[in-house]
Amino acid sequence: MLDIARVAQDVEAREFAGMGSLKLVAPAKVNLYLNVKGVRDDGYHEVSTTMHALMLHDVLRMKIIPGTGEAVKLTTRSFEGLAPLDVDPQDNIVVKAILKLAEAFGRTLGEEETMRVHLEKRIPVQAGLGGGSSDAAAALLGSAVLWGESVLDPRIKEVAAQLGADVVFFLQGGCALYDGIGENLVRTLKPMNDFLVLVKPEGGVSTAESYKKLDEDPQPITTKDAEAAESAEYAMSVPLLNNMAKASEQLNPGIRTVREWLQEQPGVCNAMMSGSGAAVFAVCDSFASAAKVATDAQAKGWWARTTTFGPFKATLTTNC
Ligand SMILES: C[C@@](CO)(OP(=O)(O)O)[C@H](O)COP(=O)(O)OP(=O)(O)OC[C@H]1O[C@@H](n2ccc(N)nc2=O)[C@H](O)[C@@H]1O
Ligand SMILES: Nc1ncnc2c1ncn2[C@@H]1O[C@H](COP(=O)(O)OP(=O)(O)O)[C@@H](O)[C@H]1O
Repeated sequence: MLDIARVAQDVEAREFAGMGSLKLVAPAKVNLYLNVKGVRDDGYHEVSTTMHALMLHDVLRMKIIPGTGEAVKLTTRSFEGLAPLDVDPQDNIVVKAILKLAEAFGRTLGEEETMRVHLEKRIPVQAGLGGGSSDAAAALLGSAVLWGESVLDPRIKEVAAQLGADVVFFLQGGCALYDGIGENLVRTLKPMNDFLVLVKPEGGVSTAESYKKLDEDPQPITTKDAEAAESAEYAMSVPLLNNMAKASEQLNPGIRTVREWLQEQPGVCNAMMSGSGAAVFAVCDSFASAAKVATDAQAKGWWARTTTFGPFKATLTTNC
């Protein structure tokens, strides 16, 4: 079975060999600080949040092929113990991103040209790690490059903000404080490079459901704590706070089990759920501690990975 998967993967990768193909990386994130406030008229919530990019990443391969009638032809493959992505191509945020940017740039896809994309998933879904949002940011950059546009074109950021609250962050990356619905950059912080472990219990959490649950029982963060988080200049000085944690733990009790287990493990400095969950991250004192915690978490049947914080963002790595 594994051999079959490897051969299939080679076939997909071979399709992108040679001139005119791009390889992009789409990093995951965690929220060091997430303060959800009131609801706006459009149903979105005002937030104040500090996000930090991680080394863990998805990979996108992109190229333009002669028109097949389809605007975008997307294939996906999941790696490292992740289930296949259960999202129809037309609902995949990568396809939505390309269609929206094509519209903004006045390009017609399908007849003369089709955007061919292969997405390799390593970031789990419904984890609060921003995988879909990061894939969308990478797809915007890749499309712009393939269409001969500048990656600094302001329409890219405008489209990013229309696709989802977190997409803009992945164009900036590193560590940064956002407000609005999460799309408005307040300022950047100096990133850290510590080791962490990501652990996800069985099942996920729908972001929309978690916001709804939080409305039933709001968990205000004190002004003092908010000020401490929002005035930090270094990622390492941001206090870990997330007022969605209770709502998400009610929706998926496995999150609490994972968090409490992580908090007891040797070498773990601090552990907290990321975003709306269901992944919990544990900042560790060394690579050895992080690796041991990840191995022990996997032995308990949870998805777990060791990774590092870093100055990463959605990035074009090679013209392959
Ligand atoms: C909670 C956070 C924290 O970073 O991340 P995740 O846990 O999803 O990674 C974000 O606010 C998620 O951002 P993102 O995942 O881009 O959300 P979107 O696709 O824009 O919205 C999904 C749904 O979440 C709700 N939503 C999202 C953002 C926001 N500020 N208020 C909301 O109420 C809305 O119900 C919306 O329909
Ligand atoms: N490229 C994609 N990768 C992951 N999820 C996607 C993608 N495109 C659409 N989705 C849908 O978007 C939802 C949210 O994306 P996800 O990566 O799970 O973000 P988060 O865990 O940060 O909330 C997924 O549950 C899935 O249904």
